[in-house]
Amino acid sequence: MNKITIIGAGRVGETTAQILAEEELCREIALMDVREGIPEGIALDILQMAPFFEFDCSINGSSDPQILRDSDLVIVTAGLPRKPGMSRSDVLEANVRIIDGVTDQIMQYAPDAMVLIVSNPVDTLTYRVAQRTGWDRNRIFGQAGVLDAARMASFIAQETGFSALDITTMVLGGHGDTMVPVPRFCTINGIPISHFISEERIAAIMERTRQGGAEILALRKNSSAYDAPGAAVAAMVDAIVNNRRRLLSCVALLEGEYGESDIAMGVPCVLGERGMESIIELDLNARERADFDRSASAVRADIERLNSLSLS
Ligand SMILES: NC(=O)C1=CN([C@@H]2O[C@H](COP(=O)(O)OP(=O)(O)OC[C@H]3O[C@@H](n4cnc5c(N)ncnc54)[C@H](O)[C@@H]3O)[C@@H](O)[C@H]2O)C=CC1
Ligand SMILES: O=C([O-])CC(=O)C(=O)O
Repeated sequence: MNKITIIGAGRVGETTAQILAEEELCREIALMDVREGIPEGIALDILQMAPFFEFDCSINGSSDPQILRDSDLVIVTAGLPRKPGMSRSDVLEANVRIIDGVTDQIMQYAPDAMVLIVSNPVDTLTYRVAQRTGWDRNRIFGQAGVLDAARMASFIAQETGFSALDITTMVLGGHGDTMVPVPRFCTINGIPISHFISEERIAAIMERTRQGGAEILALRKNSSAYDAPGAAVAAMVDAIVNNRRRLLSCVALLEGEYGESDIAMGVPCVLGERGMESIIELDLNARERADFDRSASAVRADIERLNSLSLS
């Protein structure tokens, strides 16, 4: 991939840019932010890491949306993070206004790009970008489940003492309190986690996963998480850039899959050079299905709130 632009040079945007550079996932990284000077400063700072990490891609920053030109992929991290005590949905109204403006800039300057949404509430904003652009759904997707699955994997690693490298996890649904960790699809080197962890402890890990973002927010106080989120975004970029066709939980626009349409939420997807290439439909059992439906209802409530706002 030649050029990736990150819109929103805040904490998540900066961390993502750093990892993309360190891993040399493209030849050109651009950072865009409304705060003048900040994207330029961050770009310079990261560039000066090059001798240590041995990368030679270019990194530039600007407040001018023209920096979007020729982007193959645009990552959207612009918008307010929630504060302690808030849900991600509480920043919907503020962030949809930001995302609408950003979407228009992408359509104007990078009409052929793929778009990866990170800003919260990520399911509803991914839906909004898909609606506003009208682009094919393979080009518009969001990050949630990769991070939530990594959180769950790290909790399982702590619980069992096994390496996180051997742990595979799956988290579906909306990126909120109703997200759906699916222990039936969680294994340690192919062995179901129920072989190692009691039902009661699995339930506790599922709940800690659902509250994973809030736990960090409560501890960091002035900031929500950004280190693991940046790494999660970079893992998705790596899958696309290297056409790995990885099976990852991504926020995707549903067109009948899982019995849902006119909604975006976390489902297992194939991620490759064409972006969100396909959705894998799993046979959920009754309990998983009920949890998935409950999560869909929560996302739908946000979409309804979005539709009731007077937006241009
Ligand atoms: N999907 C996920 O898993 C995660 C999502 N997030 C979300 O990502 C977003 C960013 O979080 P942070 O980086 O911590 O926030 P931050 O406040 O550090 O950064 C946000 C940046 O967006 C910029 N911005 C605002 N309006 C803009 C516009 N119109 N154009 C360009 N830039 C604009 C701000 O100036 C700021 O630099 C939040 O909505 C947060 O909730 C954060 C972590 C994980
Ligand atoms: O908790 C938040 O608001 C940020 C986020 O989405 C996460 O870290 O999962």
